[in-house]
Amino acid sequence: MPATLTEENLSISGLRVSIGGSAILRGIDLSIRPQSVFCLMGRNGVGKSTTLKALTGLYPIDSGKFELQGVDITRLGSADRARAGLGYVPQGRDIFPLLTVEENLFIGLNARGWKKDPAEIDRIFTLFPIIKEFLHRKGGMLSGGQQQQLAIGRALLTKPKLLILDEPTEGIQPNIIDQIGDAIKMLRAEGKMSILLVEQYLDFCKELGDDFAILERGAVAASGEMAALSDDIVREFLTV
Ligand SMILES: Nc1ncnc2c1ncn2[C@@H]1O[C@H](COP(=O)(O)OP(=O)(O)OP(=O)(O)O)[C@@H](O)[C@H]1O
Repeated sequence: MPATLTEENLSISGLRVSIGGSAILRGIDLSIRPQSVFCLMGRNGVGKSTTLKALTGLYPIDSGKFELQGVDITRLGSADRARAGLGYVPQGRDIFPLLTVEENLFIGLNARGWKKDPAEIDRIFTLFPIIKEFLHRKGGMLSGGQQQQLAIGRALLTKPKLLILDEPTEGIQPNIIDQIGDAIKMLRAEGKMSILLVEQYLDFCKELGDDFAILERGAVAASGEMAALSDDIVREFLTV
């Protein structure tokens, strides 16, 4: 299907998801601008990860529509959504502990029969030098932060139009959080993709995000440009 001209990288409209008969997402609308970093925020259990899993095709939806750069991807399976341009780094990162860093890095490409692009691989080594340095170590030997970098590198190799990160800073030491933040800034500056960041670390969102939406009980409670994220909104919807 040809892409239509659109001002959006991603649009989610009217997303409803139920799990075990309970309504978890109750009609979510989100719009992500091209070449932007969008932060999806909210307290524990409000539906952030469920939104990402519905978007990537891992959870079935009751209703709603996903458009990636004007192309309707709602009816595609997970693998075809990845092919269409969704690069997903799940919470917990899903690194295979007994495979080497190199095997982990290329597993997605190999499984899909996609070619390796040497320029892209070099770019990932530049973004995250630790991947190159530890290429022949087992994935399970890396620290949590290093695994996060590897998982982001793996997603980038698929050249996504939208890179989706679920809590990349969770349980990670500050210096690696800084490196991941720098990588996100560099990716945005390159202008090839937008980034959808689910994150509870407020300062990280404020520093990197162009726009935000806050979920509360499966619905969007507040949204706008990051500059408009006021202390009142933070107190009402984010402070625990
Ligand atoms: N597979 C599942 N089975 C049962 N309940 C689920 C499942 N996935 C999500 N839920 C429920 O849906 C709600 C939203 O969960 P979700 O993981 O999307 O929240 P979240 O905002 O990402 O929070 P967290 O920051 O804790 O990950 C929660 O009440 C959760 O218990």
